[in-house]
Amino acid sequence: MAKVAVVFHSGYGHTQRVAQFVAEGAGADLVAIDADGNLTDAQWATLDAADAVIFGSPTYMGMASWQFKKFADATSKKWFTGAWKDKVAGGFTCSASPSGDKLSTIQYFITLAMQQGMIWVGQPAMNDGTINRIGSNSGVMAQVGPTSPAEDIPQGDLDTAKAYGQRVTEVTTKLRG
Ligand SMILES: Cc1cc2nc3c(=O)[nH]c(=O)nc-3n(C[C@H](O)[C@H](O)[C@H](O)COP(=O)(O)O)c2cc1C
Repeated sequence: MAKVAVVFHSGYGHTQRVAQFVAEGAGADLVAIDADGNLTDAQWATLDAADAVIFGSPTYMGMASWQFKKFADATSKKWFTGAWKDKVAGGFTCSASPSGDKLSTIQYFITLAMQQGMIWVGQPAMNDGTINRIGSNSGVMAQVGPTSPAEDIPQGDLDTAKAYGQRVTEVTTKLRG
């Protein structure tokens, strides 16, 4: 069975809810970056042991949160040794506006994955108005208004997240042979 981890930051719980659905679909461990942008040694060990790592962050000012970026900078230690080379990678983000520049966040995840020599999995589900309603094929995008609680994230966005997690695990299992 492929080992998958979802590493994410969430300031106010919205991205955390999306992360929970990605993890459920993937059968993944959830690894939460704390409010200072840090992981414990045990959390790093979970990522090191994973065959696939899925990145998640809210979009803040058109980019991943600074806490996620601090985590990303800390992965430079993995880059030095090639420790994450050939792991499968994926990503998701949540923001308040319909666009909100979420693509910048996903594209940053892709760049991070490429720097680490990882293998990116896109989001192939068609936009049917509910599933993949935002129409992102680069990764999962969820959206809910700025004053809405995480419980108001549309079910279609959460179903998209769950299906994406499942796909990452399926692709990882195929690659592992
Ligand atoms: C500092 C800050 C910057 C934000 N920038 C954006 C943005 O660029 N685009 C957008 O659509 N929403 C933006 N938002 C709204 C958040 O992306 C949105 O509320 C998201 O669901 C928060 O996720 P979280 O609860 O996991 O932190 C911003 C919110 C904060 C606090």
